[in-house]
Amino acid sequence: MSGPARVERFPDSEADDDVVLRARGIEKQYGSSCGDCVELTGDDAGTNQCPTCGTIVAVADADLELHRGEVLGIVGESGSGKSSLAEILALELEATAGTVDYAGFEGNLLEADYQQRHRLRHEEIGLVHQHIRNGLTLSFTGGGNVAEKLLAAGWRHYGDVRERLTELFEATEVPVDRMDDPTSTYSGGMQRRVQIAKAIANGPGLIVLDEPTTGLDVSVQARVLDMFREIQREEDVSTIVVSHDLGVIRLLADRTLVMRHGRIVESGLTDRILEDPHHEYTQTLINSIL
Ligand SMILES: Nc1ncnc2c1ncn2[C@@H]1O[C@H](COP(=O)(O)OP(=O)(O)OP(=O)(O)O)[C@@H](O)[C@H]1O
Repeated sequence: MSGPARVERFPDSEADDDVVLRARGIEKQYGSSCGDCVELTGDDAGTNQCPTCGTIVAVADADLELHRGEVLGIVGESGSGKSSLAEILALELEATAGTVDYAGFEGNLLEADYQQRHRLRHEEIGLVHQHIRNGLTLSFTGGGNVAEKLLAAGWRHYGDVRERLTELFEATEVPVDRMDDPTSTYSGGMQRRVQIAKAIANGPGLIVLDEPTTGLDVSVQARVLDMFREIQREEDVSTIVVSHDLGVIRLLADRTLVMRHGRIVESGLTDRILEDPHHEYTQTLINSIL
């Protein structure tokens, strides 16, 4: 198999070169902003909407670190800012403020220019969208959807592309003999697997999974999560997983951030958070599933 050469992801060997991504002060506002919006919103204020000007502060003051091979969970109720934060880190959404250091990238990742973003999104960062329609073109074949990503990263030889597609379909347990069928004819679970195949196609350093079980039956959910966990371990890829479902977080995440009203209100090892939640909101969240 001959794909394009991989970029060296860890050129430095400093003490904390285990950190793949370090984000500081990530902020996303929707609205005209009166200048006081961050101060007037958040956990203490009990809202993410500025009472003065109505601006939504989807995320503010968000700091996080992601280590090599680690799975970081982001959990919280609907509207708490999980997807906004994850999409910013996956370069799908522009932040209002913040810096992201990413191993192997010079400068603030959030200030990457168009070409850099294009390369990063195709080769370095794999996003599995919450809504399948945002991640796949359903009229294309399953193979076509994944091949798009390979072609964008410079794969040209037809035989190599087919070989890589076969590998990816096998890894994600999508029947290889359905590769040339339109993705619209796949089951929900298969579509999610094709999205995962697409996300891992070019051996990314970072995968962002946004609500990976949305729209799937419980039995299918478990199989997709198991499959992902196996791939994640094998590839040792750093992963951010967003879910409102603590069951998903418990299964996948080594460490977890809890979000509420656009702020990270608690963070720590997932086991610690589940067994000994410090924040009142986390306690409520955990009690609700017990
Ligand atoms: N395009 C937009 N315009 C205005 N407000 C938006 C926009 N997108 C998101 N928001 C708001 O930003 C806040 C955070 O939304 P976000 O989707 O990040 O939350 P979430 O925790 O992922 O929610 P869910 O679990 O429902 O997907 C919400 O109040 C949402 O209404």
